[in-house]
Amino acid sequence: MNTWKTFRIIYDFTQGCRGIMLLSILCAIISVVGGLIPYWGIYQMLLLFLDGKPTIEWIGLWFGICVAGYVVKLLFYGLSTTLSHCSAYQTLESIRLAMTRRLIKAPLGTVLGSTAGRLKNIIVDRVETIELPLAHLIPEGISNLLLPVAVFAYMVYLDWRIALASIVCIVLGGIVYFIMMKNFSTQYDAYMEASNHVNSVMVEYVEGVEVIKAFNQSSGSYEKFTDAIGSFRDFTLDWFRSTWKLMNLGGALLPSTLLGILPVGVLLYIDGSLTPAELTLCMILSLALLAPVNWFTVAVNDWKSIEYAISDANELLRLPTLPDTAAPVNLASYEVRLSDVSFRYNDKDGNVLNHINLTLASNQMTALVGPSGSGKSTVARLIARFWDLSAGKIMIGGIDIRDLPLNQLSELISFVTQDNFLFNCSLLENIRLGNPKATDQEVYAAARAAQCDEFIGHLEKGWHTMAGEAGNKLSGGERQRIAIARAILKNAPIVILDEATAFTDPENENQLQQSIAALTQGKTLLVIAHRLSTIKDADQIVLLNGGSVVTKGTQTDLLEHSPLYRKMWQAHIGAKEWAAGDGNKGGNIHA
Ligand SMILES: Nc1ncnc2c1ncn2[C@@H]1O[C@H](COP(=O)(O)OP(=O)(O)OP(=O)(O)O)[C@@H](O)[C@H]1O
Repeated sequence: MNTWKTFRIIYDFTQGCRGIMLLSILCAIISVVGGLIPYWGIYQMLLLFLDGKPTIEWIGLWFGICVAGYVVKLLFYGLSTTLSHCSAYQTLESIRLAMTRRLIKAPLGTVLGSTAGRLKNIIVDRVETIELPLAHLIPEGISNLLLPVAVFAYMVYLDWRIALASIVCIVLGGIVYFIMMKNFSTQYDAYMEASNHVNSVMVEYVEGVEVIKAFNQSSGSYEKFTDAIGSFRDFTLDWFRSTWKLMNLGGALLPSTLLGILPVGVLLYIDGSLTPAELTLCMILSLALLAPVNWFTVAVNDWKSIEYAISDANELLRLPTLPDTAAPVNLASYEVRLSDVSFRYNDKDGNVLNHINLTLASNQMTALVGPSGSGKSTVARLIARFWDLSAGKIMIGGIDIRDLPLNQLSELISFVTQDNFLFNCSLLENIRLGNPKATDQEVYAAARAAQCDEFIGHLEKGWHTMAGEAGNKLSGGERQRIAIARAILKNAPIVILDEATAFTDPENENQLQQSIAALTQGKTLLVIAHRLSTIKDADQIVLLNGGSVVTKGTQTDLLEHSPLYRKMWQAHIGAKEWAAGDGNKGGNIHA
């Protein structure tokens, strides 16, 4: 991303607080003018001494003017940075809110496709780096640019030759830095890549620490971690070594303004072009150039990291969104119909669903079964419109789900999966998420129906236990029952259970089945389960394979007509008996 585009995007972000920013810039300019006054005052005092008329009154007056100028500089600098920080944080807030709004409107699949670490990095850390240009680079940059320009203009007014002499070393230092930075963009890209690699290895190491310990891989993984850090160190050192000579030369030349001013100034003084007071003033002013010039050398580096931040933020803010519609629709029924549905996640991998035709009748249970990767979860996600279809349509009560407002669709469907995320609030509030308007009594009733009350009662702080605190104490089955309680409270007419009982152990199975029965009564129910015994009584079982419907019917129909289903059922029964330690490996096909 080039500098102009970055500026343009930052400018767009500042909408809403441009007035404050302008005021901040104005204060920065007044601060620069105030900062020049002491130099002017010192010059006047010098004149008084050189003219031999340094009275206490005049010295006092000019000293007072110097102090006043300095106070104006400090005061307006403070005001400028206060205002720029206010506008910067206001802008960051609006960027972050825009990002979260965008995430909600983007296809859920796109959001789930990004790692939480990356999203957090962009929304929290990267956006924070935009604070630097907004709160510092713009107001300070303006004052740091104006001060040298004003000083240079004044020196030109005194004598153009002394003005040029004052910037000789700055120009030479600038040329050296320019040569040093000719590959800066490429090297900075490589630096960011190396830094991202270290980050991802670090995150992987921390997130996978349980597996690493369990499989005694600590030395191997640690090696990968130390290798990444080692190569990052080598990269940064190589980069430093390739630049340090020029960096030091530039760093030595840049602040040596006196090297230019002294010889030229003395010559101009000798030929009578400059008075001693003017020469002294030029030397003092040339020292005033140093801080801004140094500031610019640091700002170049900062600007590069800002370009990255803006580019990432911009990418997130431009995520494609699902087309939405505003007007809620009256539905005749909650029957879900998939009509000739095909879908691909991406062009590279091709279709994962092909021409699916399927009806989930109101008040009935439909089960989706099939080998791993056959497309079961994809069908479920498409009904909830996590993605839009590649072809065909999905209707609820005869209405295409793309014609339903996203809010209405979300109210129509309860989606329970095996990944039951608990927010870091109390268990009571976690269940209430299903219906934020529910009273405590309604939450307790849903939790009782989902068989949660018993285990919650055993926790020290009961309902008010924070999910984070309870996290390690809750089993997979208990977390699932909390998710089911949430869905019971939501009371949506369509319920999708995607491997919602996957974590159940035999002791919990009965309780979980009871909670599911409470959730699904009278609903349009779609169940995906590998454990076929849990769906054997479904009104309709749909067998998927390779993204296509192989057959549909009841368990009896499928056992009779489908060799694939028979094989899956036998494997399931065999596994159950094996788990139960039953010696009869043959099993009863109608168990
Ligand atoms: N986010 C994704 N991006 C790209 N491909 C995906 C994505 N999610 C799933 N797939 C692919 O789509 C196909 C169907 O996956 P899906 O999860 O729907 O199968 P499934 O039948 O539910 O599998 P399982 O029983 O193992 O959960 C698989 O080949 C899978 O690799």
